[in-house]
Amino acid sequence: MDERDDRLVGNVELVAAGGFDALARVGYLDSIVAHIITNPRGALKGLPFSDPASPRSAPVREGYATGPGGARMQLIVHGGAGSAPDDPESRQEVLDEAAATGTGEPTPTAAVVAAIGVLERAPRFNAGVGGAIQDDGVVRTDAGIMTDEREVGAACSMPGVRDAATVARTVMTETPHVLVADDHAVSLAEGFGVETEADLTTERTRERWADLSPPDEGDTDERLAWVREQFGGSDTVGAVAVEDGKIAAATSTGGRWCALAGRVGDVPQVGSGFYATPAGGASATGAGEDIARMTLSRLAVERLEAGDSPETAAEHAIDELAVETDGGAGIIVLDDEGRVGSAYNTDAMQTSTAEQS
Ligand SMILES: NC(=O)C[C@H](N)C(=O)O
Repeated sequence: MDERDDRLVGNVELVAAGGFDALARVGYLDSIVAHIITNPRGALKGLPFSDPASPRSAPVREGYATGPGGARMQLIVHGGAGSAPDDPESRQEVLDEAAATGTGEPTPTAAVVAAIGVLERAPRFNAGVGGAIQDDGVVRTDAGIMTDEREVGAACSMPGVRDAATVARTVMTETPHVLVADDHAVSLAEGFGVETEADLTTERTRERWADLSPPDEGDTDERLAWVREQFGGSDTVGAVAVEDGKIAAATSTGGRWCALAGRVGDVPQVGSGFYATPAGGASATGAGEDIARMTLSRLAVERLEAGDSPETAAEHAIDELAVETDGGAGIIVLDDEGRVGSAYNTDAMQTSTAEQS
């Protein structure tokens, strides 16, 4: 830890030095505070993924978000809720870069796609390159995007497609649909010039896969028992942006490790992995089946519509999830005035915010 570290009661907040240096060079230093909150209690208990009994929210520091108004582009991004990473600083640098990249875009839609694009290219996150491998050894990507005008696009189960958020935006802007799946989504991506034959594995994921011994596909019972045992994982990415009251929210993922081939989680399901209305937007991460059962992102945005702050809305959504399911999850929320909130009931969730300078 260096002198920039900032200790909070019960939590540890880390500010990535490399990220700040890089951001200072491009003039974002004053507008960004990045943080990771770890959960010492969960860590001490050795909880593997979730502690549903105790939702926590990431504290918002002075100057962390932007003042009310939201006339300039403002973003919050997340890098997934789950166990505390062993390389938080380097992950934080990439999250900071993603948030800063988004602020240079002309619209909130372009901002969330650009921010997520940085994370889809970064091998350390479970989206695009570095995505989770399904039980047949293939990485398939999912993404969804929504704006305050109820424009929605999503694409799922796409092998070889790194830029899943771009494909989701293509579904939103170029088709009359809200969700396109599988080979058809890949063909659509190809038709719009998106690379579709990317190797989405990394050394890290190849090694992890090589250590596993999935049972023969012919034995369905045994295969499913293995999937239940192995299934899990974190590091999905998401972003919410606002400019002049216009909102976009998007999420992108490789899903979860060792899911059945073709499994699709919350991420491309509108209202679950992402949601936006004129009041604000949300992006979720974590146990996708539980997030989908709760339509978690819609739950949070509905609280904004009812007058809650983003922080309270995020906390409420995670509270509800903890009451109704035993899943671990996190959520980021941004309202139409540029106020941010986040909450999670896992050990950690890294986020970053940025405002156009
Ligand atoms: N790590 C994640 O956030 C996974 C994602 N929510 C899914 O279930 O596909």
